[in-house]
Amino acid sequence: MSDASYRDAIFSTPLDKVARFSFDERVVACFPDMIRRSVPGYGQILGMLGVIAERHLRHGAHVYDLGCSLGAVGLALAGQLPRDAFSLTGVDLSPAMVERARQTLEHECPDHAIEVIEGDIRHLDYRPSGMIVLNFTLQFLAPEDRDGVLEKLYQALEPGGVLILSEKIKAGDEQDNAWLVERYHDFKRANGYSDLEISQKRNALENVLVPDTLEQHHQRLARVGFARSLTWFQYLNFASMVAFK
Ligand SMILES: C[S@@+](CC[C@H](N)C(=O)[O-])C[C@H]1O[C@@H](n2cnc3c(N)ncnc32)[C@H](O)[C@@H]1O
Ligand SMILES: O=C(O)C(=O)C[C@]1(C(=O)O)C=C[C@@H](O)C=C1
Repeated sequence: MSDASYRDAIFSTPLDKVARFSFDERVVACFPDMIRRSVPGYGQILGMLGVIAERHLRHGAHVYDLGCSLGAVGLALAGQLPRDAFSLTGVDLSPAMVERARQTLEHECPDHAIEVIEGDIRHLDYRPSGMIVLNFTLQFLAPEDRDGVLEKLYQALEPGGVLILSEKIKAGDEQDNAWLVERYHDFKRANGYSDLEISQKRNALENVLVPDTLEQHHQRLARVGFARSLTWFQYLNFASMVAFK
């Protein structure tokens, strides 16, 4: 992303009371740095979206990027696919994210048909689409809301359409999960985060980001109608799945 982004230092000083994590202006200002240093494989996942779209997206079809933040999915697709290959709607609940995403996309890919709307993906009227991307977004919805959203997305997808679901996950086995979480914290340390930053962010995300297991995800995808889903990427406790209608 070409826009100015600050280094993430949000949790670097001791806080009396760690507030719940939210996608406010402070997070927006450092988000590209935060997500690249916090999500293992983030860049690789984005890089594959265009490859998957080239294989599965009908020419000219519509794409949704749900929980688009600063529009990274739209940027990645626009960087790999010609202007007339797709139109895209990015949706985000955070006004600060939406404002910055619009600026960035207008500046970076003015010729692509990409719009960004402020909205809640739980209550949107979806139009027929060839591809729907949830890149680290479903994890922020209350668990009881997840089936309902995915049902709507299944209905919105055209036959042959694909859903991409990237998530922070937990392992079903407690010991395996502990190992993944410990190595994830090592990953963060290697990317310059201190123990204080790691533990304060962990507290801020408690009950805000609630991970499911891969099994829970695939069961949910099957429950809402997807005939086939598979995990195409995993790096520590972060994974990306694809589901086919
Ligand atoms: C981790 S970020 C997504 C990162 C982004 N997809 C990317 O690839 O760079 C999660 C985003 O989901 C948004 N979000 C959370 N709940 C939402 C909801 N119910 N409706 C729309 N957006 C939501 C947040 O505002 C945040 O920007
Ligand atoms: O930092 C963490 O612990 C994370 O889980 C990373 C994570 C995410 O997975 O969405 C959490 C919040 C920010 O949106 C960026 C990345």
